[in-house]
Amino acid sequence: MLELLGWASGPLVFLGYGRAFHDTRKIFQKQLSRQTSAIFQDNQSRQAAILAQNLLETPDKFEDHIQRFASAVVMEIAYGHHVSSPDDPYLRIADKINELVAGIGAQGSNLVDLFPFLIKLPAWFPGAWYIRYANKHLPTFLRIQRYGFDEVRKEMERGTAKPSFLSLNLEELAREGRESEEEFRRLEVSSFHLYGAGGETTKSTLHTMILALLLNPQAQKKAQGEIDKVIGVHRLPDFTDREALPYVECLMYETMRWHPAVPLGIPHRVMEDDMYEGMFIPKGSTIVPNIRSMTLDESVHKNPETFFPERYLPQPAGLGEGYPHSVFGFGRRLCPGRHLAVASVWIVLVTLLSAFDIRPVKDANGDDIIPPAEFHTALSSHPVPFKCAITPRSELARNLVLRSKE
Ligand code: HEM
Repeated sequence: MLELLGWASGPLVFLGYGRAFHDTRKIFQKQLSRQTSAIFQDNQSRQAAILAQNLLETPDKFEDHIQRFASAVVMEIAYGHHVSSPDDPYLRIADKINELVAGIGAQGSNLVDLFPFLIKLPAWFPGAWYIRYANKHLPTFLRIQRYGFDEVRKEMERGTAKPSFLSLNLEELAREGRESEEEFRRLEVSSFHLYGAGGETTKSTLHTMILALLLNPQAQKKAQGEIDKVIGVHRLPDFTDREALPYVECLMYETMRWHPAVPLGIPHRVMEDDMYEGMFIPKGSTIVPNIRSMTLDESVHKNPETFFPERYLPQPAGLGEGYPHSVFGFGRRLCPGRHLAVASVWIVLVTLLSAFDIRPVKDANGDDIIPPAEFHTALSSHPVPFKCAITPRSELARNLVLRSKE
């Protein structure tokens, strides 16, 4: 289905093995390595501060605020564009992409995903709604994909471009004398793809994290206690505090394990005939990795349905289990944005915990409304919308959030 929307031969995630895959993957690995992605931490901290201020003003709209955070972080990394207002053109682009991708439903849920020959049907054919959908939206997709690329090139000519995934790569092409239409197209698509791959997944993880904090008040209190003890209550945490907060780290990974953002991963294609546990898997088969089942594997995680951040602490304080790395995929296709993603999720978690309490809202009788842990799954998985009360932990915390804008 995504192929019909023009995503067959560009975004890394859909490229089969070959030169284009290797060249494109190299760009991602280089710009998003653990070391390089650290240069984006200022952006992540600034956007987390804006998120906290938005939560003070309109806590009920927390879902919009985390969406804005996820979009703004990735757009700044991709294009060096600082999102400063709610009607920013890059945010509108992000919303449009989400709308178009959501319109095609869960991966594999369209007939054309299961029977690719259906791609050849004429648009008028009964049931071929997906061709009509693609014909209608392809020009918009291509136009918005081009927008950021053109803007950054203009800024580079004027000398006003900020360092970004795109500008750094364009500079490298020029330096190495490798500029060509093919390389420009690769960068246009790859920068745009950063949003496709990193926006919704980050938002989904943050949304699940707020639900997990709401449903697990003891874990929330324990993490707040750790922050208060290590950092005190007179400043908000920053990235330099990360190593000193082991329980917060466990809480973050437990959220990802409890309900992974991409529960069925991305399908892989088998390159050679293979045997696995007595089963023959022919070359060319499509394999759907069941990440959710891996994170709930009893042989790896004790009582896997229980939300228990301590499981990752060394024994005897915890269970000494490993972090659930499968949430970022496998082998050569392992998510190249994982360092960036974890940093985004961490800074939001630690900001929320230090400045806010997340509690249930009350019904007419004054009783807590505890939402069910239910999820919608399309390409990524999101909690079914729920309500919660997000309030500053103290007057001091409110002032710290207000001051963090300065
Ligand atoms: C919490 C957030 C995220 C989660 C849970 C996540 C998860 C995943 C998963 C499961 C895959 C499939 C790996 C496989 O096929 O084995 C993937 C691929 C990918 N991710 Fe992420 N991701 C996240 C954030 C990001 C971010 C922030 C970026 C970039 C800015 C990014 C860029 C990519 C790319 C480019 C691929 C395709 C890699 C390839 O096919 O070679 N992701 N991600």
